[in-house]
Formats: sequence, structure tokens, C-alpha cells
Amino acid sequence: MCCVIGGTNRSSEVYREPRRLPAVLTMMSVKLNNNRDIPVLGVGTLFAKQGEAEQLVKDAIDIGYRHFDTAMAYQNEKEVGAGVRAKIAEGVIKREDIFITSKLWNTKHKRELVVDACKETVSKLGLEYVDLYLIHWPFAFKDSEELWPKDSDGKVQLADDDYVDTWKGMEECVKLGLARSVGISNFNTEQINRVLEVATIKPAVNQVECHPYLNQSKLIAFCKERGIVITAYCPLGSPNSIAKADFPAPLKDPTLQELASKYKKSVAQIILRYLIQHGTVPIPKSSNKNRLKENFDIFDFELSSADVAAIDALDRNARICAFNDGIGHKNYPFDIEY
Ligand SMILES: NC(=O)C1=CN([C@@H]2O[C@H](COP(=O)(O)OP(=O)(O)OC[C@H]3O[C@@H](n4cnc5c(N)ncnc54)[C@H](OP(=O)(O)O)[C@@H]3O)[C@@H](O)[C@H]2O)C=CC1
Ligand SMILES: O=C1CO[C@H](CO)[C@@H](O)[C@@H]1O
Repeated sequence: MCCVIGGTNRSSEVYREPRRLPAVLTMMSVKLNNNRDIPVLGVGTLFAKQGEAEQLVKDAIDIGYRHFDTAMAYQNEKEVGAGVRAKIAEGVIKREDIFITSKLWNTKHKRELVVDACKETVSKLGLEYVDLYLIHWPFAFKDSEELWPKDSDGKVQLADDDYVDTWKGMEECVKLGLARSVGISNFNTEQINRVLEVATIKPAVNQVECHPYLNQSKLIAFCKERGIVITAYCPLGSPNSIAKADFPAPLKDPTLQELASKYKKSVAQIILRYLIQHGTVPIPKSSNKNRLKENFDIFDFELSSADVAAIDALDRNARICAFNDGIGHKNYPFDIEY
């Protein structure tokens, strides 16, 4: 994996002012283990529906973003695809300029369902292929047309399909040209090892929750050793989104606020820059054009190693997306440390 951010040899003691790097006009990227590139910053689309998702994608492309994250479960693949196709039709971008990630939902884990689920995603996007297709979670739900199949008590119906079989279906998606790369999401180290044991195509990415309060340093190191890139979801702590009201908000953190003043950047920009300097690929969601611009404006400065260490010290194992419906399943990923 090669992260092309930064690149000078100056030690943190040498400079006293926040370092300003030349502005870049094109999106930088990280190399995946199949030699394809993933743009180092993406846009999440969770809870962006109907007109909102299409407009978000169009605004983001105009700003310079080239990487979008969606999922079958977000029910907005059509709108995300429509936004990209509109910009291709306008001549602003070509298909190959854009990196689209989507995800196989828990109801489609049976090996024989994977290719059809991917075909449906590709058809909804209307973009011929997805750049990256992920197993959204390591545990399965009952095979169903509903996203959240429930029993008579209102409990989500889990199933014991093994993600190792699901992985074989994911590899088929690559062989059929439906997905350029495949990966996993919310997998722990034991689960990653099991996939690697059977894989003829290795997972390129593990998409996990990652922000200053859950910095995933051990999982990042583990994945790096195995050539797997970490995509960082909920990078801003998911304010107003998945995080419960009492979740400690990284955007309000005093240390991060001090760093924001020091670098003359916003807290969100400090966090995104921090995640990129750790070699991860953050995918902040915003439906607001000004905040999309703000989140993109992170390529003209670099945090010193001392400041990165200060942010590392904020880690407190605070998980937003614990997915309680999966607790008790043998493949629930958060029963071990990482
Ligand atoms: N694989 C998985 O299991 C999961 C994947 N994801 C993916 O990761 C993406 C990101 O995670 P998400 O939960 O959306 O959380 P984020 O940490 O990206 O936070 C998104 C929230 O932050 C607000 N926001 C965005 N930019 C700023 C800013 N500069 N200042 C202040 N507030 C800001 C947004 O509001 P507004 O829109 O009004 O700007 C939105 O409410 C998702 O959209 C999804 O694509 C998320 C969860 C699980
Ligand atoms: O990507 C995701 C967003 O949130 C969902 C829960 O509401 C999760 O299922 C999922 O991981």
C-alpha cells in the first residue's frame, strides 16, 4: 500500500508554523493490493435518500470528489448512480474517473445469492460495474426480500451462513466483471484471517468505524501487514446521524478544537487529515455543499507527528455502530478486542 500524502523528510521539531503544502487539483489515491487506486477521501451517503443523494453526488463531483460510498441497505443506489451519470452526461467526468463502493447486505450472504445481489446493485447504479463491493457485515440475516426480516416478536432473524462461502460469491463478482475489487466491512482479525485462508482474490479493503475516539490503531496495523486498506466510516463521529445523543462528540473535543485553531482549520478537517495521515480512507457524509467543500479542503496542510500523537491519545474505544441486532450471533465481530 502506498499513501502519496506528505512526502518531506522534515522532522516535527524543525518547523514552528503549521505546515502548508501546495494545494492539489486532483484527488490523491491509495494503492490497493490489486494495483488499483482508491481515492484517499470519499463521500458517505447513509441516510441521503431521494433527491438528496443525487444532488449530494453532483455537488461533490463539482467540488472534486471522485469516490462515493453506498450500499444496498442505504436504498439510494439509484440516486447515487443518477448523480454520477448526470455528471458523465455533462462531460465533467468519465466513468473511469469515479470510484463507487457498494455493499452486499446481510440477507444475501448465501453464496448463490451474491452475484444476483451485485447485479442488482450495478443495475440500480447504471454504471456497468462497481469499483469495490464489500460484505457489509460478517453475520447473516435470513434470506429475505426485506432488509430487516423480523420474527413475530419483532426480533431480526439471523442466519448461520458462513462469510467464507459468501466470499466465494464475491470472487465470482470480480470474475464476471461486476466488481473491480472486493472487500469486507466490520470484520475482526480472526474473521479476516479466515477469509485470507480461502481467498484466491484477497480482500482489498476492510471498511470499519474509525475516528479519534475509536482510532483502530491495532486493526490498521494488522490490515496493513496483510495489504488491506482501511476505509474509515463515521469519521466525524456521525453527529446527527447514527451516534446516540450521549455519544462523546469528537467534533466538540477540546484538544481537537485547539489543533483546529493552531492549523487554522475546522475540527472536521483536523480529523479527516489525521485519518489520512494514518493511511486510512475516510468517507465523511454531508448533504450540505459548504460542508462538502470544507471536508475536501484538507490537502494543503499536514499535522506534525507530535499532533498526530496527541490525537492518538484521545482514543477511548467508543463505538457508535455496534449493530446490537447481531449480538449473540457466532459471527458478531465485536466480541474480541479487534
Ligand atoms: N460499513 C458500515 O457498516 C458503515 C458505513 N458507513 C458509511 O460511512 C459514511 C460516514 O458515516 P456517517 O455515519 O455518515 O458519519 P460521519 O462521521 O460521516 O458524519 C456525518 C454527519 O456529520 C455531518 N457533517 C459532515 N461534515 C461536517 C462538518 N464538516 N462539520 C460538522 N458536521 C458535519 C453531516 O451532516 P450534513 O449532511 O448536514 O452535513 C452528517 O450528519 C456513511 O455515510 C456510510 O456511507 C456508515 C456507518 C456504517
Ligand atoms: O452501514 C450501515 C449504516 O447504518 C446501519 C444501521 O442503521 C448499519 O446497518 C450499517 O452498518
